[in-house]
Amino acid sequence: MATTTTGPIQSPISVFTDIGAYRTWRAEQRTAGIRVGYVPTMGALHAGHTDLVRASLAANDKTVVTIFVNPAQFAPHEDFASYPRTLSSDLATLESLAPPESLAVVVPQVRDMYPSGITQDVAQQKGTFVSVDGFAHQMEGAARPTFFRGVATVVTKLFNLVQPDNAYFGQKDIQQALLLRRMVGDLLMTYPTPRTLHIIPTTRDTTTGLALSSRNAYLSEKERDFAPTLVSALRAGSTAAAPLATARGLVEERVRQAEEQGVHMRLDYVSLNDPDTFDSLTDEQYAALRDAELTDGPGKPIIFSGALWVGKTRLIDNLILGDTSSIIY
Ligand SMILES: Nc1ncnc2c1ncn2[C@@H]1O[C@H](COP(=O)(O)OP(=O)(O)OP(=O)(O)O)[C@@H](O)[C@H]1O
Ligand SMILES: CC(C)(CO)[C@@H](O)C(=O)[O-]
Ligand code: BAL
Repeated sequence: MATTTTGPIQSPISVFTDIGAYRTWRAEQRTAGIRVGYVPTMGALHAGHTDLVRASLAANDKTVVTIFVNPAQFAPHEDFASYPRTLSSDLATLESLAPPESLAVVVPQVRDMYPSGITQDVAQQKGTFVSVDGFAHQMEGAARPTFFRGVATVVTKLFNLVQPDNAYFGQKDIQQALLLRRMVGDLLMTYPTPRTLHIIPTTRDTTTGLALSSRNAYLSEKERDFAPTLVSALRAGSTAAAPLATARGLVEERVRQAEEQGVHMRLDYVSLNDPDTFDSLTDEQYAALRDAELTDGPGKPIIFSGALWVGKTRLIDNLILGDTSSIIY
């Protein structure tokens, strides 16, 4: 078996910074009939990531984790430069999960991922990019207009490189995961397919319900007290007749309380969306849908999501209202 460690990285896990060496390893796994699961990440690993890795370890012979902070998905004003980069502790985290031979880590270089070069100014970009038209402008796409183009592009490249039998994404980034499921279907990909691209429920702080996120590291101690506002509002809204009005009302109240403590919060959005089209629903449309279920039986699940600024940190979260089995698998 090829175990390749290049540069100063020290780990009992095979760490590939060279994509040619990874391709050789992957071909060997295929020849040996070894099933490979895949968890794409931007590093700064937390228990949300390790739950994805555990899901992959449980269903595959080996699990590949990529760590790549993708410049193309950050707008020029976003936090690409300051995004946490913690490779040594990420490797230690992975080493604690499973025997090293069941894991491989790929840390691609920007020049290999973007051979034509990359700038965060979309108008100046050269090379091949992937757009999932019609599904990238709602919800997160409204606030981050070039985000999903950057994600779809890098994940296409990563899938082509890693060639996973199964791939694992988190519900926390629900639009991302559903958009990628659509993309692999549209592009007739084999590794993975829409059935083998799995979405795993959001891992939360057990006390506050806050969704774990690498960006939580940006929060000050005081901001941490208010960070669970979004999930609390979504939870309250999820059982109310008018989810949007209920959630917005609760957030407004917490925004006022936070201001008194010197913490500036701002609601970006809360939204109800169809999981197939990402079309938004009003509270009235949602109520009509639920009324129809009384006679017609269960309808499709609805995504109840939001984004909240806590100081300079933008946090996102979502709940799926209704039967989740068509989404979470
Ligand atoms: N709390 C979580 N529960 C389940 N999956 C998660 C969680 N947080 C992140 N993920 C998933 O891990 C994968 C890698 O995400 P990423 O490395 O961007 O971490 P992140 O915590 O989402 O970072 P960020 O703070 O930038 O959003 C994605 O599929 C993402 O949805
Ligand atoms: C999927 C992903 C690794 C692409 O860079 C990133 O958007 C993430 O970590 O969610
Ligand atoms: N977790 C999604 C990656 C991003 O927000 O850039």
